[in-house]
Amino acid sequence: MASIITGECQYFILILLCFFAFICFFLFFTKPTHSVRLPPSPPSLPIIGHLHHLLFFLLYKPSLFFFDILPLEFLHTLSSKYGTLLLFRASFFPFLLVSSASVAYEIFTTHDVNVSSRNLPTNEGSIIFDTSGFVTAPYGGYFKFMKKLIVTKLLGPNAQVQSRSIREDELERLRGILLDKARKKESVEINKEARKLVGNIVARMTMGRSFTEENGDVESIQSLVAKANASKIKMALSVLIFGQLEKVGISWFKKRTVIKKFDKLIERCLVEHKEKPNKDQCMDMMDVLLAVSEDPNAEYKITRNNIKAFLVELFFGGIDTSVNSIQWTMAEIINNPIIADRLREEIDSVVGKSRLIQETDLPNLPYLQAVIKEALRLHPPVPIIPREFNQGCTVGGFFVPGKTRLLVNIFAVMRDPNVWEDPLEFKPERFLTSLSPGQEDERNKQTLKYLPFGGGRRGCPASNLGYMIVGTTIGMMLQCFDWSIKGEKVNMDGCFKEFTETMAYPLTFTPVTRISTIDSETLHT
Ligand code: HEM
Repeated sequence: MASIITGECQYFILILLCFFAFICFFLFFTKPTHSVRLPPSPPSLPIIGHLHHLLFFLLYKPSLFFFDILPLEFLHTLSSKYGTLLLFRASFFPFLLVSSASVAYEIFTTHDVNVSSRNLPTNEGSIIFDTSGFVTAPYGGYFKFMKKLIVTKLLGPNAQVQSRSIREDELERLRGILLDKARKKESVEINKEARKLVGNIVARMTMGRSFTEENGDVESIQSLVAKANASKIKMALSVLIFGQLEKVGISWFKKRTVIKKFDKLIERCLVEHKEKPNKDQCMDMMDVLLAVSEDPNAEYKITRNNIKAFLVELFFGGIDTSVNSIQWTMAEIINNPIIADRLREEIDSVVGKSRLIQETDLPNLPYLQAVIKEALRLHPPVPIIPREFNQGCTVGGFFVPGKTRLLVNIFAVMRDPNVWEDPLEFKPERFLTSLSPGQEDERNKQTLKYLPFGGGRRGCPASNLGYMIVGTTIGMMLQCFDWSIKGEKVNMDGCFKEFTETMAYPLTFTPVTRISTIDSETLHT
């Protein structure tokens, strides 16, 4: 008998015994800390924690496709049953789910630094979910250096003025496409056209290239972004599950062709940028990043992988979010003809009909701004913000242990009936009330209950750019077109796809030309 139990078997039995000993220890000998008051928690089971709630939810709603709708519906069910501040556990990982505006306010004011890391799964050596990424970087030297670079140079005031002509070109290109569709009486799926617009803007601002069909290389960026987008959730899961295998030398994730192609393409752009003459003229983000990486006096030495990961993150972070905002805002406007009329009146009186709306008009169009803000309140493209508590602290009167993952449900926060009047109604007027200079506290509170771009140090660094892209696109579509849709109203059902909240039934309409005589000579004068 003894000869049957080989050396390998003995090891296996030993590992099993250790595992069971650990579980027994965990179950019977670790005592909950009674001295601290933990946040409310639904009933849990040993080892799996609260995962059975997820299973029951799926049993009740088997028709819902797991990742398309699950996170918001599931989190909403949890918080309406057990409370807006909730501690739950998925296996050994504790999570704090926040769905109330007052607690979100407390977190982003009192505990901002403490929650300024995300601790997302990462994967060394891949350009997506890479350990050298900015979005995944912990709050530390690299993050602080890059944030400063983004705010001052990459997306700073000068860079925004310099890149304005790119956004104007692309807006004009979209106007041309819509005019052509109007002439042919063809319908437009607005998210597809908006994706080309925003994709081109981001590609030209970052790498000096667009997605135009003449250029084979660039076309491949577009298809790669689309493919990578379509499998973002699978990739995140791959990192969580297969990332562990990579640590013991089994490579799976790196082999995915879409990532390899992305990497190759960005590498080629980097080489071209390095070799191009007149580097100081018309610098795009890649030029700035390369210059910083070669600067011996730079406060932080950024690597080639840092650059690649950051650029990929801008594609992922910038395109879907802006496209979804454009789509939701248009849907709300089409469903509210009185709002559409008021918007047109404002645009006609401020911009007129002889030139196209431009970014510098936006500050003079308060109603347009209010409509976009209201659409972002009801339909934040990133409905859940993931962070982590670095250290234990008190939130809402309860103790939250260090290393607890934080999920701020900004979708729920921006519909919280305790702070928003008629929270489910589309009322842009709520953003038109101006506060007098003495009301700083009130202003801060209002800012922190309105979180479509997240909050605190880790909030979206491109919120201005986002507002400009969405503002001018919506403005152009109102200024130059009417729209006809099939049926009376747009179906406003949403679904969760590729980490963003999008329309379950993509918005399709036929544009009807309102102003076609804008002369290209006087377009932006
Ligand atoms: C309407 C458009 C947009 C919306 C609603 C939006 C929303 C968000 C949100 C909610 C976050 C997470 C913030 C947090 O954790 O508190 C975020 C982060 C980020 N966004 Fe945006 N975003 C938009 C456009 C853009 C654009 C155009 C870019 C760049 C091209 C961009 C780049 C980023 C980056 C790099 C981060 C990570 C910041 C960090 O980890 O510190 N976003 N965005």
